[in-house]
Amino acid sequence: MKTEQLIEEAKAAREFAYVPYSKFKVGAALLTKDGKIYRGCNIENAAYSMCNCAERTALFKAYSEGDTKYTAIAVVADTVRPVPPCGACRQVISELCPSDMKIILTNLNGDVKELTMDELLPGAFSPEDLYE
Ligand SMILES: O=c1ccn([C@H]2C[C@H](O)[C@@H](CO)O2)c(=O)[nH]1
Ligand SMILES: [Zn+2]
Repeated sequence: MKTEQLIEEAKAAREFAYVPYSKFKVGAALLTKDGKIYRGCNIENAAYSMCNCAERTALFKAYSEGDTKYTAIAVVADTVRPVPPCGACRQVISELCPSDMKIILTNLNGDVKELTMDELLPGAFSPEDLYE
């Protein structure tokens, strides 16, 4: 699976965003080890704190279907720089994805920034921190 293909999937997902409040559409596409793609968009709510980001939508869709091994995620929004995932998504991605997983951030201008999970949230709070 090419980076460009995964980005196209994320752009397609973005079209389904439900964003009556922010008007800020985001799309994500998560690639599993088996080559399957789970798309996600952001879904907002009149109770603003209930808004769910595109990245977490894609991840929760995949995980809840029993697909738990991933190799890449692409995220796209209409931003000046490649869209930076929020802190909540960084934390969730760091728990459910391998630390060397490829994170592809992009925007509608075609700017692309590739990094690993480890670079996206260095020193993340992790399950190992819960126990002595
Ligand atoms: O990486 C990001 C950043 C923001 N959002 C969403 C949350 C909210 O619906 C809107 C504005 O923050 O964009 C995402 O889905 N992903
Ligand atoms: Zn987020």
